[in-house]
Amino acid sequence: MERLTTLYIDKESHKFSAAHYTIFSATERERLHGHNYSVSAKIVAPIGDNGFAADYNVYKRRLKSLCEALDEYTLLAAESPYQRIEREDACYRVLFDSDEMRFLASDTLLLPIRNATVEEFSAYLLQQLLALSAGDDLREVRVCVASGPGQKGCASWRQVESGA
Ligand SMILES: Nc1nc2c(c(=O)[nH]1)N=C([C@H](O)[C@H](O)COP(=O)(O)OP(=O)(O)OP(=O)(O)O)CN2
Repeated sequence: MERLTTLYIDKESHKFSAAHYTIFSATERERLHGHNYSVSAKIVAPIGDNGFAADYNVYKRRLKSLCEALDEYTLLAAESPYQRIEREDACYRVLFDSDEMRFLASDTLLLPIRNATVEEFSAYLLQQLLALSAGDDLREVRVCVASGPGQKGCASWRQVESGA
């Protein structure tokens, strides 16, 4: 019978600092502010004959690179139903309710998410990690993003059972 193991990757160095605002409705949003986000992961994989599963160092490096890609940016939800984002010279012009905001494009990332929340950041990072891990023999992956101690969102993927 196949044996599975669960690896947890919860490193202090897996973090990014970013500015964002959560959108609550068509008319309500937070003011722009920042967090030091922490990223952790759970990986379920088969244990081989020599007592070794997926090399966690591989996933540590991938998570680190994903964190670095978001670090020190303003993160905007490009797929929010409540805001419109246009490129205007060196800036992004964002229209939300009666607000008109401009962000320097080189300091800003437009992410394919519906809100700049921990639930959407974790889903985005999960997709990115799965793309980097294509071909790996994994059964489950969960990525969590915490905006501070005691508050986080997690997104999970599970391999579809075959041949039922
Ligand atoms: N479901 C979600 N709810 C909220 C999110 C989120 O990502 N998903 N995010 C926020 C805020 O952006 C963020 O948490 C700021 O909240 P705030 O309470 O002002 O400050 P802290 O995070 O620092 O929390 P403390 O408990 O005050 O330390 C809100 N909701």
